[in-house]
Amino acid sequence: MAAATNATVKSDLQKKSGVRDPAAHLARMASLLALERAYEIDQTRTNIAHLAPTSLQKRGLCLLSMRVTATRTGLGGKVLAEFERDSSPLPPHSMRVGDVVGIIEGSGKGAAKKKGGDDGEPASCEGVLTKLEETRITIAFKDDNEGGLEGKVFRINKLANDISYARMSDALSALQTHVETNTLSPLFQVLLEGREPSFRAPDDEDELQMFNENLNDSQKNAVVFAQRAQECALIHGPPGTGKTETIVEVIRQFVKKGMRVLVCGPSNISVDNIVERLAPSRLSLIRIGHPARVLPACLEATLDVQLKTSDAAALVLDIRAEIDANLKKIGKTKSRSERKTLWQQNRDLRKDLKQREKGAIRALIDGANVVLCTLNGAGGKNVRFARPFDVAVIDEATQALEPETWIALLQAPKAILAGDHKQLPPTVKCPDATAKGFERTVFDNLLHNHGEGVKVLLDTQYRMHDSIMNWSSGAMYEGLLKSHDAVRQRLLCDLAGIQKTDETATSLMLVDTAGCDIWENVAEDGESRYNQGEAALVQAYLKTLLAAGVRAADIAIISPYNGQVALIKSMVRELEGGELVEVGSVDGFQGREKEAIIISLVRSNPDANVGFLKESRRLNVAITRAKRHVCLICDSETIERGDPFLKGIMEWFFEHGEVLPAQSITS
Ligand SMILES: Nc1ncnc2c1ncn2[C@@H]1O[C@H](COP(=O)(O)OP(=O)(O)OP(=O)(O)O)[C@@H](O)[C@H]1O
Repeated sequence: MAAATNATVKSDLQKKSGVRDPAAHLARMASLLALERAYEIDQTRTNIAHLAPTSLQKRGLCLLSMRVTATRTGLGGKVLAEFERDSSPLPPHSMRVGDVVGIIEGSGKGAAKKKGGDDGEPASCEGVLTKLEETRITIAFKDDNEGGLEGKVFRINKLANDISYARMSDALSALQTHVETNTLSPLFQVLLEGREPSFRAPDDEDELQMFNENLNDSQKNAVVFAQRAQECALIHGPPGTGKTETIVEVIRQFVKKGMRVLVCGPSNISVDNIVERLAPSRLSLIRIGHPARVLPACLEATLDVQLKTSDAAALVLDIRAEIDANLKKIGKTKSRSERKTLWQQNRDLRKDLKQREKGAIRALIDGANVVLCTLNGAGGKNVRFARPFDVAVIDEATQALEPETWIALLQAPKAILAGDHKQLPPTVKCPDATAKGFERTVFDNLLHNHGEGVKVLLDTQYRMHDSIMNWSSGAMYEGLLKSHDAVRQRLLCDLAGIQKTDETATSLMLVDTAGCDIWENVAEDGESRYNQGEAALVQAYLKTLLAAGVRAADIAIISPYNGQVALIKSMVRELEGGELVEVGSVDGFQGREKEAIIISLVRSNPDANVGFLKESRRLNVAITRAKRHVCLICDSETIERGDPFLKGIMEWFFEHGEVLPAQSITS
């Protein structure tokens, strides 16, 4: 009877909050995750299995004829191998530090088409790329490769990363089990079952003494809100409103209360941003993550570095030296049996090394008040089996996939999520999964299900000129934002060394190509677009800014279309000093800022077809990257007719900015 009553209450709650049946919701998430995974495997497999290694190399996914020139032992007993090819610079490639790679013995040149990879011959060995130099790359392997690597020739393939999918999938399974056994924590009852989030009543304790006295009222309010939340709270931080600054204070206040905090973000850079700002506070903190993926400035805080300097370090140093000495001997000896014995010795030594390091790692992680890692990193053994956490703080939560966020949320009974759902959502590669809503985040769901009461807004921005901010505030944030006095009226011409010109004395500039016969084109890949005429205007406008004294490093050019980014990159490189001007996609520029931003919108056609420019969050990100100046280069006729939101942008620029007809610009 009691169970029936509980069930009725639950279903009422679910109806009220619009939450679906949690089991069905999790099953749906699992199927979307599988779709995304299948899509990525398919892309990798298509690349790896259907292309000859030379074509793969041309696409930057493979490096051929790489010879191992040295091996040594790194932390965790990992084998670090250096690969070079005749000391000549590596060909252009898309591999980055932190990528998972597979090595396959043989040069690969002229190898059979299907050799190597997912459904061809398996990679000899998988590792993580830890260092990238002009002529050399270093890869970390878990164990010795039987027979050794030195002197042999390999090709190196970039691989899809399985671990992140496995961890998301594990998190979903763990939650399904909690649903089935009726053991969801109050936090997950809020997140999945529609239970209303609760907040402690304000009391004297909430008159918190802030560590950072410079926080503005909305930031202080957010800190107090986070302390009062019993299960969860959202901190909504529009562009430049000091989200990271606020999170740092939230964490310090939790620690002051004796709480143990897990801090996560979807990317390494989002975690390192917090590590950098938290480090001066001298909290006992530890950053978990492969040192290859961590910002150099944050290395001191990493587990690996702390492990080197801890008491346990001395215990493992001699074992490491012994392993390295054996490796040298293996390289020199001609006797097969001696080599075999040495390999066996090294295997035993590595086991011992791992065991000792395990104890030291546990002591370091359990001793820290604040543990920081990516959301995915929170699924590793080091976090899952650590001393329990009291709260999880997640930055950039609006850039994280739902199952990815669950990984970290499973580690604590309370969660604070910060982000801005009015900027771009997480990247989903599979179009089908996107269409089915895989971009929706935990932050979105909480807001949708529980309304504004679960959220606090940071309302003062420290980045943009007022007229840039006012467009964004009105179009995206219900007019609730304001500018801090220090930035409100800042123009380019107020910077030292910059002349006052029509361009530098305005914060908004529209270069209008309407009626100029400047049309868009479809790029070779059949998907992306470019606009040659706009690219020429970008170049001309850039020259004008540089001539007025604006530093190249203070300017960025962004476009929603990769085809246009590539075209502009090649044109800008030709300009003197142009290499210091950053050129990138809007999506790649989220989270960044520059004094001046030039945006090329590309679309210009008689049908007023504006494609994915309609996504208001993309234009919001583009325009709010600028501190003092935004120059929008576009065809106002196409843009205005294409979509009401875009029409609003045009109207704003016409009303509040300067307008320069494209004809008046000469390159
Ligand atoms: N209370 C404050 N007083 C003065 N400056 C501040 C304050 N809060 C934040 N700032 C400054 O504003 C800038 C943006 O802050 P922060 O990086 O924390 O913002 P964010 O919201 O995380 O940024 P993003 O829009 O990139 O997500 C920084 O230069 C920071 O020092």
